[in-house]
Order: sequence, then structure tokens, then C-alpha cells
Amino acid sequence: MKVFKFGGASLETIERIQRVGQIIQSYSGDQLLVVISAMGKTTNELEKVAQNFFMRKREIAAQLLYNVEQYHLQVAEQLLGTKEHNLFVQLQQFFTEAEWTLGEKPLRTYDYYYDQIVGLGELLSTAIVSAYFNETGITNVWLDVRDVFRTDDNFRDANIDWEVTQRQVNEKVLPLFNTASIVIAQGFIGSTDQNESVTLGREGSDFSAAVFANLLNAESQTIWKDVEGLKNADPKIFPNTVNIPEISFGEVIEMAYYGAQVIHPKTIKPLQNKQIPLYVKCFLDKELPGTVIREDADQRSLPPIIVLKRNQVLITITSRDFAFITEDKISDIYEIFHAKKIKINLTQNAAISFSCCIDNNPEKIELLIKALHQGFKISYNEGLELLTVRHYRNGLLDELTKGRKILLEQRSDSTVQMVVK
Ligand SMILES: Nc1ncnc2c1ncn2[C@@H]1O[C@H](COP(=O)(O)OP(=O)(O)O)[C@@H](O)[C@H]1O
Ligand SMILES: N[C@@H](CC(=O)OP(=O)(O)O)C(=O)O
Repeated sequence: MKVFKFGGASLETIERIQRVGQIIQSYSGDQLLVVISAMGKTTNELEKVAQNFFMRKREIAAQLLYNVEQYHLQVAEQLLGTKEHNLFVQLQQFFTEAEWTLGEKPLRTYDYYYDQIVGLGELLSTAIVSAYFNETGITNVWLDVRDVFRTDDNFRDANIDWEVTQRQVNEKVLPLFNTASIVIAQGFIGSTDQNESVTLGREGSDFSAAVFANLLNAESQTIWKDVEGLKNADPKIFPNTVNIPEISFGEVIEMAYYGAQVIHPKTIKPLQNKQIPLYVKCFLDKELPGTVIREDADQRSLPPIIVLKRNQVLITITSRDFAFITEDKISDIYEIFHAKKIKINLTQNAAISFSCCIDNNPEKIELLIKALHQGFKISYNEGLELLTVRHYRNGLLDELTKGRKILLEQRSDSTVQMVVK
């Protein structure tokens, strides 16, 4: 059994969806569990629906949802060449459920409504792709992953209940392979024991695929991207990147942790734990060798790896009365960050101050500063970038920081991190 994951970019156009079909067809001898994300930028559009709904801008929310609906109906009709198909009944059910949600008064948290609305993208994309494949002879079964992935109710970043999910994989997923060798499921979503939809965090479909790979004891997982494979930096930002043919789980978990936008950080653990290799392949040209990520990768010729996180804020937290920032104070500070669900990307402490670099999320930062203000003086600096280079060489660092102001720097033997303006 192999697990495949196709992301939004691979479903952005009709031609790309057809290409995905060809790729799957070329693995006709294998059992495939195929995880699919929302088409193109649908998740961003649905986020806007959720925001407007929660701000009680009902008409705008309804219009934005209508646009998403029309887009999917058009794609479905173009792929199938007709509107007379059961798929359209299934799509209509999803739309009706979403419209019901928008008809409610937002009495629960924003994160709850976000998850009820935003997961729609994956339900639509998988239903369309599954129906289209069946019409073109790629026999498959569509699975509602919310019947399988059980989570807690930490909406927008729900945690998998591995025991229940394993049981449900055994009872509900494995038997599907008796009817077809291909099962198509949504990435990114799951459900609580109260049958409330949840999402697993933005870009979470890589992780969904890894959960399946782990629980199905798959022989491999392949993530199909618009790039050649895993590179030593984002080719959209840096010129002259090189492809990495093989790399270890340990190295990739570091890259993802530092913010490389190519693989979701949670993806590695379920694979490493069962020693399942992860392939990164290019859906634009499946003959390209891509990258294999596995425990015992040969890394003798690993190039310097560069990760750039944009739109960062450096917050400096200073004691009000010249008191030292001791362990108890740091622990209070971390508790506040944890309560506000803010991830710290880099920290540095001095005698009476503690600095940390975080993603710029104005609403969260406002609440954070309010909470911190009671005990500390706060200053912050916006519009920054966090540059991380692993296996660095000094010449390269000079090149990357030329003409930039370095506000904070940390070096170890293997890694340098800099907050730059
Ligand atoms: N180190 C890297 N190697 C390859 N691609 C990278 C890297 N870092 C960032 N990327 C970006 O990741 C993109 C692919 O990921 P993404 O757009 O999330 O795909 P999908 O939505 O299809 O899963 C590439 O187009 C590339 O710009
Ligand atoms: N659609 C979700 C989940 C996901 O993983 O998408 P993609 O595979 O396109 O990054 C998102 O955009 O966050």
C-alpha cells in the first residue's frame, strides 16, 4: 500500500487534475490511499467566508461562498462534460450544509465556525476528483475522512486520537480496498466525538497523509508538488537552488520546524516512527527523480539549507523594576504565549529582558501585549524576516545579509538564525 498526497497546486487547473489522473493510472498495480487538499486557493477564500460570517457580515459571507460554489460547479462540469451526474447532488448537499452554518447566529468561538466552514474545500475537491476518475476508468472509492480521523476539540489545530483513529482505519478503510484499489480521502480535516468538523492546521494535508501512512503501515508516502523535489531553499524566493536527492527525517524535521513551507512540520513523526520513506515528487514531470526522505539517507554532500520566514515581529519583554528575568518570570511569559496559541520562533534572554520572534498576527499580538503589559514593559519591531541557515558557510551568510540590519543572531555548529530588517 502506498499513500499519495496531492495539494492545492496540483488541482489548480483542469489540465492539472487530468495530469493527476495520469499519474495515478501509472500506479495501476498498487493499492493507493490518495489524500487530496482543496483546489488552488480555495482554503483562503473559505477563510474569508468564515471571517465575514463571524463579523456578522452575512451578505458578504454568502456572496463569497457562492463564488466558491460556482467555481467548483464549473470545474465539475468541465471535467465531466455534463451536469447530469450524481456528483452534483453530492456537491449540493455540501453547499446546503455550509449555507445552514451561515444561517446560524455565531454563538460559539470563531475557531469552531472556522472549522465548520473551511473544511468544505476538501470535501468539494475530493468529491469532484473521485467522480471524474471513476468516469475515466480510474475506479476508486470516496471516503469522508471525518468518519475515520477522530480528534479532540482543539478547533483549527485539532489533535488526532490515535487509538480511535487506528480502530476506524481498520474497520472502515481497509475493507474499502476489497472493492477498489484506490481510496480518495480529504486532507486537513477530521471530526470530534460529537461529530463536529475540525481542521488540523493550515497546510495540514501532508500530515493527514502521514497519519494514514502510519496507521495503514504503508510502504511509502509520496507528496506530489510543483517543484522538482525538496530543494535547499524555496525556489520562489532564492535563485540557484539545488535539488536534494536524499535527506534524513532528522534534517527535514528541522527544516520544517524552522519554517520551510514545503512540508508540514507534523508530517515527519508518524513516518519516522514506522520508518516509512517519504518521497517528494513533481506532478508536472513524474519522471524527475525528486527526493527521498528516510532515516539512513546519505547526506555527505548536503548543501547549505536556507529557510526564510517573512512577516516576523520581534517582541522585547522587559521587567518594569529592573528585576532580573529569572526562570519563574520566563515560565509566566511562556504560559501567556501558550494561552494565546502563539508559537515562538526564536528567543533570547538578557539580564532584565526577554526577546522573542513570532509570526505577525495583529489580532493575536494585540491580546498578547495586553496580557504581558500587566507585568512587563513591551516594545516591538515589525516588518522583519527570520533567516535560518543550516550547514552554513560564512561567505554565504555575508551574501544573504548584505545591506540588511541584523537585530538578533544565534549560532551553533550546524545552524545560524538571524532576525533581519
Ligand atoms: N525547500 C524547498 N524545496 C522545494 N520547495 C519549497 C521549499 N521551500 C518552499 N518551497 C515551496 O513549496 C511550494 C510547494 O508547496 P505548496 O505550494 O504548499 O504545495 P501544495 O499546496 O501543492 O501542497 C513550492 O512551489 C515552493 O515554492
Ligand atoms: N487546504 C488546506 C490544507 C492543505 O494542506 O493544503 P495544501 O496541500 O494545498 O498546502 C490549506 O490550504 O491549508
